[in-house]
Amino acid sequence: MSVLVLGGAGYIGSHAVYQLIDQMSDVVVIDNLQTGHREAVHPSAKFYEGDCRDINFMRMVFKVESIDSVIHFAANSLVGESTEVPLKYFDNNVYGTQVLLQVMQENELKKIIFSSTAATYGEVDSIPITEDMPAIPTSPYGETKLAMEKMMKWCEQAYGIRYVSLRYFNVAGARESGEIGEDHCPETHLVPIILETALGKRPHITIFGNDYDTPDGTCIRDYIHIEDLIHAHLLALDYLDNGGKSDIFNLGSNQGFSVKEMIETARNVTGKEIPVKSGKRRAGDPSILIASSEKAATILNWRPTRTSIEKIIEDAWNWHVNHPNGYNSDVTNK
Ligand SMILES: NC(=O)c1ccc[n+]([C@@H]2O[C@H](COP(=O)([O-])OP(=O)(O)OC[C@H]3O[C@@H](n4cnc5c(N)ncnc54)[C@H](O)[C@@H]3O)[C@@H](O)[C@H]2O)c1
Ligand SMILES: O=c1ccn([C@@H]2O[C@H](COP(=O)(O)OP(=O)(O)O[C@H]3O[C@H](CO)[C@H](O)[C@H](O)[C@H]3O)[C@@H](O)[C@H]2O)c(=O)[nH]1
Repeated sequence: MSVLVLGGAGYIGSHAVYQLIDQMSDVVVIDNLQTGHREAVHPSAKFYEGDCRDINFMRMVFKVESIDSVIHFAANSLVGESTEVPLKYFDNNVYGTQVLLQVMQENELKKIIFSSTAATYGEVDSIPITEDMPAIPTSPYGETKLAMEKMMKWCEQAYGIRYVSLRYFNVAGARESGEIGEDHCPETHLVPIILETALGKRPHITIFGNDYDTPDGTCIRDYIHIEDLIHAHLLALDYLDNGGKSDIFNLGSNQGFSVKEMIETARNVTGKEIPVKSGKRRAGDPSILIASSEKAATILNWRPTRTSIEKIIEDAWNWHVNHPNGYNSDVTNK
């Protein structure tokens, strides 16, 4: 029996595929490569290029493969873009999940792990954020993720499909052994942008706002190492295999770092200057997001172990130095 990794050519999905194969699972990847990279897919995984909104394609894969459980990463996930083209987000994220659940129901598949986000919470009144706080998204992106969680809740009631929804905070870093890393186009995430500046690919990094109500005026986020994040998915699969009930868990490291602290740490790790400019606030950015991951610790027995920000930046830097043009320069993988 195989695990289906939907979106397994993307940043987070590709790291899940590597860890699943490390633990000897059979893996089937579906990805339409809209933001993913064929080169990021582990050579031992079975790869189908296609769109999860295409129900005939999905039915074909489910017919050919013996799929036991699904990890669902496929989505559009840029907060800013989602405010400009919300229907693109509802179409790909919500409709894509609807088709997936339809095909799961037709094939009597009962287990799904789902990529959710801290963006489901919106502005919060207190830190750290716990799962029982109100979820009032401030972007269409967050709204689609909340809608997908609700869709799964009703599908559990009607069809018995159990789910674990993992609300990620800020995911960063790269596989420790260096084969894969983060390569988005266009890149919007802080850590790769800092490191592209260190490599000289960008003249400077712009800090989006230095007048927030934080100690140094820049936004504070909770960064979680990709390897720790993926480990939670494996534990969540075990949890469902052992009869665990559907639930929602935050995944973060329970500590916050400001944009300035991230840049300073990257200067130390890389030994590069990393020029900085001050810019305006970016629309939709909350000042502070820090997770409580106590629930994942208690129920899934998940505890992140790579919690130093140096370690996260070191592993990301290792990949960037060896792949200065992302997957495009990766001749060894082609
Ligand atoms: N990166 C983060 O910090 C972060 C934080 C919270 C949640 N998430 C969620 O984690 C998931 C993965 O994020 P990522 O950073 O790896 O993004 P990504 O864009 O690198 O990966 C998404 C993958 O899904 C594929 N895909 C998208 N739509 C598809 C479709 N209709 N059919 C088939 N394949 C499709 C893309 O080609 C890509 O390979 C997303 O659901 C995202 O919302 C990410
Ligand atoms: O060039 C840049 C890029 C980012 N930032 C700042 O760095 C922080 C982190 O920004 P990212 O874009 O890396 O991450 P976000 O916090 O905006 O969002 C990420 O984490 C969220 C959950 O916390 C969502 O899940 C979302 O999908 C995911 O991209 C923010 O304060 C942002 O304003 C800059 O100052 N300059």
